[in-house]
Amino acid sequence: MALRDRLRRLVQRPGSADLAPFRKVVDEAGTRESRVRALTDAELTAAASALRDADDPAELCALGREAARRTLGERPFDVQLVGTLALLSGHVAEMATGEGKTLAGALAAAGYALRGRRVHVMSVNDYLARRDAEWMGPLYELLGVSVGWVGQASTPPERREAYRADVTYAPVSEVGFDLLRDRLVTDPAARVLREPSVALVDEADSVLVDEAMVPLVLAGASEIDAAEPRYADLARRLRPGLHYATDDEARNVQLTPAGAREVERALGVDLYAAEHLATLTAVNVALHAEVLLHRDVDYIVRDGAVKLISESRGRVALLQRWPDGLQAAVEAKEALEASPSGEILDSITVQELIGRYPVRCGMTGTAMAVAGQLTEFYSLQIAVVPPNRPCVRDDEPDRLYATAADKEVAIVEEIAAAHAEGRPVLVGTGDVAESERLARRLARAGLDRVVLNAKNDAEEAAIIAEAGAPGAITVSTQMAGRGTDIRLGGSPAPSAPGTAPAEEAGSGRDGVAAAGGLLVIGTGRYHSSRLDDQLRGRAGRQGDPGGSVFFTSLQDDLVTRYAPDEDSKAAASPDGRVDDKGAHWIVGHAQRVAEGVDLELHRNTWRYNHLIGLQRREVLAEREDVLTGDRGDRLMAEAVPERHAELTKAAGGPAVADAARQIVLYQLDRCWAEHLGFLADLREGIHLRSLGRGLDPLIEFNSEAVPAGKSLLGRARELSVEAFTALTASEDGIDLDSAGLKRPSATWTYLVHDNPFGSLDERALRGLIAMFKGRR
Ligand SMILES: Nc1ncnc2c1ncn2[C@@H]1O[C@H](COP(=O)(O)OP(=O)(O)OP(=O)(O)O)[C@@H](O)[C@H]1O
Repeated sequence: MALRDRLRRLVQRPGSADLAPFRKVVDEAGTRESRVRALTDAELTAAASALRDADDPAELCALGREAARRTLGERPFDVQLVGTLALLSGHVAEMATGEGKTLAGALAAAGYALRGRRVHVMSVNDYLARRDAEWMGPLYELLGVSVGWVGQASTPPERREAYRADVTYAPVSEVGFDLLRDRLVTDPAARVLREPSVALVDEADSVLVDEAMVPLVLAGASEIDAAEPRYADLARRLRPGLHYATDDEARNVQLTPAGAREVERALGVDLYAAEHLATLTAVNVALHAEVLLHRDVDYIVRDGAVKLISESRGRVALLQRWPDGLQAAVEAKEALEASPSGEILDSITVQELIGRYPVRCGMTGTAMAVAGQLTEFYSLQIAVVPPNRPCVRDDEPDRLYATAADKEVAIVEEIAAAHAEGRPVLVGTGDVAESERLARRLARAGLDRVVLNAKNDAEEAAIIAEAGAPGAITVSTQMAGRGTDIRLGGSPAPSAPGTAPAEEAGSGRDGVAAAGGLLVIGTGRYHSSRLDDQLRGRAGRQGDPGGSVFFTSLQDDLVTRYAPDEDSKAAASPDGRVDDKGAHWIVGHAQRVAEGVDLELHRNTWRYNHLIGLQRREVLAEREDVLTGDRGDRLMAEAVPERHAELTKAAGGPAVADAARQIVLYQLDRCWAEHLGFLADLREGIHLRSLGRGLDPLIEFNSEAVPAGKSLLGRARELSVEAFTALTASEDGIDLDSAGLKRPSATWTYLVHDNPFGSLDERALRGLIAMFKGRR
């Protein structure tokens, strides 16, 4: 290894990429600027398309910079081009808030497209996908690259069209849902997606790490699947303490040995025998519905139906159902008519979705803190791109209070003081409830404020863009208005399309800058320091003045949950403030434990999903052969040659081949959905069963899931042969109804954000906290 390389390795942070080669290319691009400026638009487009045959990143940078200058009125800074090159090398570019990632990403997407690849720019919501695609549209056009966007409301033809473009902007969840729907088509022409090529992920850390294990689910309404009322009745009869126990946070309920005996007596079964797994699941689900889900807190009953209240959002969640029989159990508890059951047809995690792309890259303001995970789960390196202008934000140390009440008083005082000086304040809260509590306090103090709670992305973007206006007070949960630039003094007047945007907002800016710029206040540390940094990053963009401070208390959820046994004897001053180093250490410690727990949960979920992913791949490979080839027909001809010949004689070869295809596809999809249901039950019950036998739950899970998966294809074939044999044919063709194929009458998609079965995680959580304590 050359000495230079060795030195570089010494100074470079692990997991980070060397920027030197990128800087060289950017310098080279700089020397070409005057030549490129002299090109007409048509010449520029031609020069860009010539890149399709030449690997010339410096030329790409030079042309891209000129195209951005002409179309957007923004000349990309050198550091932005460094970011572009890092993305083109398949890295995650870490660039601070407001450094212009949208533009750096668009140039990279154009670069990939000009190399002949199709790019999906994955954003976190509809609003940002559309905004970025439209904003960058003229830039792409001048470079001769086509662009499209997909949103929740896009129709299948619109989606197909958008994915046909060289570059497609879409929320990551929509791409996942399209993939799931495409997997179930019975006609290849109905697919909307094409082969995955390049994934460029915006907010890479939150998508690839925080949301990596969130399942995207495709469910289908088929039969009405009512929960048996006897389980609901039984659950109602059981007595707390005696028959079941809940944990402190009431997120987990378990039968006690006495409860298990009672259930066994009532039902007359051995609850923990493998063949009664379904009964055990039904009892657990009924108990969960009875004890943990409360009417008017977790759900409401409206028009004879159960409607969920999403805890984090405080509104009735549309089209959302609890998974895995819980919906039916709550309906049984409320003695309501059962709604069509949502059978899970397939699901995919964000991690698996991204893993399908041969080329992955991404950008975010906060990546280094998860460098290890980006390498472990995605083999990604991080390019830490320095800011264009140094950050001068003043990040104050935490202000710690003994009690939550003292903390809240201090927060309101701090906001009032900043406001009195005309300084805008952005307050980041933990959840909607906290935002609303704070808003009430501010109202009592006579302070005008705006509250955002991640309900409407477009509206919130418009509001948060004004968070830098003189004296503005904006209270926001962590997710609200993300991806929106906060300019000091407020947002500039909108400029006509195609012209340069107005410079920094007028008169208000100087006053706000003199008052210290935007002040960001955190009402408590998040469960990861990365989220803290994201909040801080909203102030001090592009070298602006700004400040940030977190208010914490020893009663914060983070502390009571993750460092419950750490006792602080520190004395508080009369206003409740605690300066003791040890007490501050507790808060930091709780956050480190929380980060460790999240990582372990990620790994654990990944381990369970890994096997399912392998099995899915096998089933999908078979499905693809059936869908696009003659595999279905051949299978039937081999299994029941006489029947095959008879049908062919009656209806003709093509009709028989088509019927065979439809039948095998149907049975494969059915068996897969059933297998997923089985795995979900298995996983739910596995902890109890493995605890009883002292086995590792994952090994126990795999030992049952593997053989079940192995028998899946054989079973689908058997069922197909049965259905094929039962077909009736006439001169009019084959009557497929005679094969009993009933595909779901409707499908819908959802994200499982709030897992109502908190049990696994909670149990794991307690174990993990103990483990981390042991390590100290
Ligand atoms: N080269 C440039 N010259 C002038 N302005 C620029 C340049 N690049 C970006 N900007 C402006 O900087 C602002 C921030 O850009 P952008 O929203 O892409 O930042 P970001 O890095 O994505 O921030 P966030 O982390 O909030 O998503 C935008 O208003 C954009 O128009």
